[in-house]
Amino acid sequence: MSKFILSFDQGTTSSRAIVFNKEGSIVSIAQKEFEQIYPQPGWVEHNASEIWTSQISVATEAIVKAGITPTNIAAIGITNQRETTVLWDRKTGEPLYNAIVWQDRRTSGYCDELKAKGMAKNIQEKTGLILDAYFSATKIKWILDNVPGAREKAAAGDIAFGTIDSWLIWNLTDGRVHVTDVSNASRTMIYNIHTLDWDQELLDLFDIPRNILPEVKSSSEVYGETTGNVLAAKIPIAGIAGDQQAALFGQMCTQVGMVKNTYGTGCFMLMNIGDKPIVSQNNLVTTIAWKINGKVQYALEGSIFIGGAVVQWLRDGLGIIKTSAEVEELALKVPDTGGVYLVPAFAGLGAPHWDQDARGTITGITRGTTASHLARAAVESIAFQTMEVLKAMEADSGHSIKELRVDGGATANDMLMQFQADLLDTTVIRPKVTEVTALGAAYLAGLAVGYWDSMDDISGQWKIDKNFNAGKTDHIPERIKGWNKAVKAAKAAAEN
Ligand SMILES: Nc1ncnc2c1ncn2[C@@H]1O[C@H](COP(=O)(O)OP(=O)(O)O)[C@@H](O)[C@H]1O
Ligand SMILES: O=P(O)(O)OC[C@H](O)CO
Repeated sequence: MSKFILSFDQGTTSSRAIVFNKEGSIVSIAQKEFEQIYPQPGWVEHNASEIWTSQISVATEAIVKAGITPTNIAAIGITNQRETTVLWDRKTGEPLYNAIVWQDRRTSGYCDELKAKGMAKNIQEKTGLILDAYFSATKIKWILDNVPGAREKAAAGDIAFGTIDSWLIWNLTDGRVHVTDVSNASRTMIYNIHTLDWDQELLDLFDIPRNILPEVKSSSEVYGETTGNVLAAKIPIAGIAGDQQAALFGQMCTQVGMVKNTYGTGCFMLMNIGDKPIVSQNNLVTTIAWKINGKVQYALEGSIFIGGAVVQWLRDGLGIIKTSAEVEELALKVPDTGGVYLVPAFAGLGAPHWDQDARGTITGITRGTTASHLARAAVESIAFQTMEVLKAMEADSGHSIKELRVDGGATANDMLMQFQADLLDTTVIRPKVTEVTALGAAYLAGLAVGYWDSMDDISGQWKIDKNFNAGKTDHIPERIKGWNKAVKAAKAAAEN
């Protein structure tokens, strides 16, 4: 029987497993949501054990759905929500505390203190990151400082830290393999993206002992094998990448200047910038895209906290639609927003503002404003935020972006895609396979075990579903002015 690649896509709200064939087509998918834990305002946690059990159960389900057995899997690729932090006991394999999720803001006060001490520049130069609670470093420190006995155990060499990729591989290999890849390491704020090593000065700053850290590997190599009692076969685990970097790879953005934007709960835009990191002057982060065959590629990234989630708010908060998909029909009932702008700064603003105090703002409401105008303004807000990141990316990289490859749930919305193309005066390209995150991880794993021979083998598999070409651009400059004014208001919301 022919062989397949199994991809684990461990996301923020669900664990997914996808079986791919040699053509890069989906054979089967299984998905399971898991609990979001909000112990206090601004805190977000996951039960690390539930992440593991949900991931392994969807893997088993996907294999069954594909009508194959684990022995038909040539390799496993892993892609994951990034930055989310797990510390566990090396002896028992038990997590010390819930996983602290990337969205968690509990350490933002500490980050402000470090900023006030002037630490941001040094951290950015070493790690490519903006000093922020988003990244793993301060989450690791928080667990070590707050879980009784954690520091003593760490001193005894009994604690392991990992992002979700490390945690899954530890469990898949029964605690024999403790690794991560460069793309995930580059999101921790303790990894030096120039020397390609954990940075001792930053480890000292955050008081993180080196002995808890995983070994950092490339994104495409055999890290170990599953133990037979996990998936009833010894399968090589051969690809790892953070989910946004995996999507960049799955979108085949392998040349310098190529850009993808993922429109999910949030939006994440990444540009391939080649083999040299650029320090952003425009509040973007520099990250490692992947390391394959000894070669590191870097990316510029802008993260938008609220993307498709603004549509969920229309659904769950306002109740003006029943499903996310209905937003398009509602928005299309009006020709424009009637001067309404909605800035969904529900939890502050991400790139390029990084303003954690900004708050959601709606401007331009009149007696004639309807639910349709609000729906349209909400959809357009996703495109306006994307525009801000794209402009920052053009300024930092010196590349003018002529096409944008897109993926994620909200790309089903043709109105959003067309408005995005008009606003950017750029072609927006939606590929046939939009599961590019899982596909990217599958490619990384398949390349490592010779399932695919080379990049040439896979690059032809990326196919266009639909191109959205820039069209009506006459009112765009004044619309951008209106958006900018609304953003100012959102930022001013926290003043006084
Ligand atoms: N037709 C649509 N128009 C706008 N947003 C949509 C549409 N369909 C889904 N979404 C949004 O896409 C998001 C889900 O996309 P997905 O890629 O599954 O996200 P994630 O991986 O972050 O969970 C949700 O926030 C949802 O509101
Ligand atoms: O799980 P997602 O798709 O929301 O992605 C989360 C990002 O990796 C966070 O940086």
